[in-house]
Amino acid sequence: MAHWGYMTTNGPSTWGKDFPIANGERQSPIDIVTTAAEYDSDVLGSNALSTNYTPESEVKLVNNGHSIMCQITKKGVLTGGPLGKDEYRLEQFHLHWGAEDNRGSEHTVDGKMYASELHLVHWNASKYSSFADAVQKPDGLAVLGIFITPGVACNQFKVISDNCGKLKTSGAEMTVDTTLDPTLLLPSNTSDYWTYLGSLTTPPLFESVTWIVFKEPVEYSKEQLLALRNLVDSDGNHMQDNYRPPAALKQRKVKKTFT
Ligand SMILES: NS(=O)(=O)c1ccc(C(=O)NCc2ccccc2F)cc1
Ligand SMILES: [Zn+2]
Repeated sequence: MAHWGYMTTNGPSTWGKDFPIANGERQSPIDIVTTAAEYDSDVLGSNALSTNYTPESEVKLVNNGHSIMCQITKKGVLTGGPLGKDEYRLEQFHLHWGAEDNRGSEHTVDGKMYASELHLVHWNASKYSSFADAVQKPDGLAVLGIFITPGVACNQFKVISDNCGKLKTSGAEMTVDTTLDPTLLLPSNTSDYWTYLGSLTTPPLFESVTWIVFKEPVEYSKEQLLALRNLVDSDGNHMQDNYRPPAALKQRKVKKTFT
């Protein structure tokens, strides 16, 4: 099986061959049609979404061939909102981006694409014993989606963007001796978001993700975005345009927490 990727020969339009769930009922990402999203006070209003992350004392970065990923070692908890009382444990975060600023995000808002999208990946530690156990369960994962737009530099992201040059090739890993507080990667407004039931956006595309996509984007500098585009993927090409286009909404409703 040719390894999946984002080129014409192994990209999103070919994934259905090896991963038939690619055409499933709850695939991600989606285009968020803001006028169709439903404000749902009871489910969402009752208990606000809350994050309780422990800052990492060192930063473990991996070029996994299709993104740059930061592995989380400290206890970080996401709960509330659509997650109810279940506590979801932060496992890793990674990004998707374009070759240019006009594209790169996976979710779109009324057809608008952002330059990049940051994903904080969590698994349901209230119900399952590990990420691998949770990853195939319908309520196994929760991913926070943060849109990235070009602007001022994000200081907390510097440890990643400043080290991309040392993670050029696929499989490269490094540990940076500096702290990182995942809370500081979030937008200032974490009350306004869209949420819906979806999937992993890369193979194996498991339909196990409660998506929470914040309305407010975060700014990264041009240099920080360029650093991502200089990474090299598992085929030795520049890691760029590593985003899946929106999938069909099918019989789903997108909820929103703001009017
Ligand atoms: N872009 S995203 O939707 O946020 C996303 C998040 C996590 C994964 C992942 O963990 N894949 C590897 C993997 C490991 C173990 C078991 C199954 C897996 F898919 C893939 C996509
Ligand atoms: Zn992702």
